[in-house]
Amino acid sequence: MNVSSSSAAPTHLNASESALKIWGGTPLSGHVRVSGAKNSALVIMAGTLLCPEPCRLSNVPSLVDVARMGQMLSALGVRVERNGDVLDIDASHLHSATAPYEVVSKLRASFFAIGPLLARYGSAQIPMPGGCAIGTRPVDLHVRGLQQLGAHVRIEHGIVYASLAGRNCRLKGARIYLDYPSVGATETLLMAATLAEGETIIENAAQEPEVIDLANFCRSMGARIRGAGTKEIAIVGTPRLHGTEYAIVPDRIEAGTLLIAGAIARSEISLSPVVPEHLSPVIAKLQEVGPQVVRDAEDCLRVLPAELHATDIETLPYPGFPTDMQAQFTALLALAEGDSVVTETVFENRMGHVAELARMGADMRVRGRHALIRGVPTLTGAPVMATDLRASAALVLAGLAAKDVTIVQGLHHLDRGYEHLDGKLRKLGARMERMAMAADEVVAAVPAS
Ligand SMILES: CC(=O)N[C@H]1[C@@H](OP(=O)(O)OP(=O)(O)OC[C@H]2O[C@@H](n3ccc(=O)[nH]c3=O)[C@H](O)[C@@H]2O)O[C@H](CO)[C@@H](O)[C@@H]1O
Ligand SMILES: C=C(OP(=O)(O)O)C(=O)O
Repeated sequence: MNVSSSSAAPTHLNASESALKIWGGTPLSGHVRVSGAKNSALVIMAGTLLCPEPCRLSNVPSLVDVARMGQMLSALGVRVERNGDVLDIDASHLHSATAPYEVVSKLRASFFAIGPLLARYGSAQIPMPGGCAIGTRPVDLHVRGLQQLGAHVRIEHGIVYASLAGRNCRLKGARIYLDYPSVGATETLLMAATLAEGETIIENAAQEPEVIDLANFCRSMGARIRGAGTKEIAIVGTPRLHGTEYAIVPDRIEAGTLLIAGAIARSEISLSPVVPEHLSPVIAKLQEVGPQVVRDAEDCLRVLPAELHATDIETLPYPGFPTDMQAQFTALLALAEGDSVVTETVFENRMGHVAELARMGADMRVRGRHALIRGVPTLTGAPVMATDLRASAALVLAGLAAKDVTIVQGLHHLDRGYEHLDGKLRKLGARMERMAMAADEVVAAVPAS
């Protein structure tokens, strides 16, 4: 059994830097590089558990979440080594199929290890990832799907125990209909099915680009998968997969966040690499609000400055408008002339940024699943608290446009999922710096430039 410590931790993060001070109103310009997709990297890291040979992943973003996933793999006995944006992962030997609670409780994606662990080793014990700031996020669809593939699954004392009937048993292919096109459940079942006996069909599957990326990664290890990116995915199981080298797709959510940075700062900026098709719903809505998005090259987008006008958005599974862009878009609509309605249908509690944006002078309130917004001409800087990952990005975006100083607290959310967002925005001309804040300073008003 082989264990080695993970060196996947991001290098730019400093635990003492707990708040971001932003001097708003500075125009942005120039070009910015988009990192690899967090949600692809995390699930593909889990996917390496399927493989008894070393895998090399490139374009892996440097994020707290990626470091945590590395810690979880290390705790199972996997060797994880980071060199720049490359992760070398060797899951040839495991000494445990039990994921540690300390990591799983902080990282939703670590639960996705259940499928590959079960398929390759015949058992997995993973703590329930639990609820979080954006909703209850149960795992019933993962569990039911694994049961349909022949696994015994029970939940006891907050731990999901999954196992196969006999020592040399494999999962058995099945036709699985998902009540909801859950991204995580689709990914769990897709991974599990790659090593099952026979064919698995996942109906009403999630169509997100990260599901396609995972399927491409599995295919590069020899898996037989058709239909990823459509509502029906077919997987023909194989007894063994082989090692591979794979590059993570660009992060469409980071790219969308940067497009909104340009739009909210009424500036022209360009970004690459991106897969423009992955951003279709975001670009369509942005253009409806005003700023036009030009394709400079196959993988490069430029956003042009424009007046902002109200619009309505509703989050939906892909190819609908992504819930992971809702908070950032809400920040933009705070400054769009007229009345907008933002409807969140994917998660039941993803409006934490609304009250914080209101502190900055936004005229918006939450009514059930909706944020009702009346655009204001200006926001004013204020101390604000991030409630979750995308809320933190929304507050940084609002700070770019606000008069005077905004102090965004709760940066651990931001660092979970954005590779050095503040550094990238600074490179575009934004004025912001990290500052240490003692507990008793949190939410103290500091509105002076
Ligand atoms: C690490 C990762 O990839 N995270 C993404 C993934 O999360 P995640 O995979 O958790 O999101 P899901 O698509 O599974 O969740 C969507 C909805 O389905 C519900 N649900 C899900 C599973 C289940 O077993 N039962 C159930 O009821 C959830 O509570 C939620 O209301 O997709 C979300 C939707 O695009 C994104 O916002 C997250 O950024
Ligand atoms: C909700 C998100 O991530 P996670 O599923 O890891 O919580 C997100 O990326 O916006």
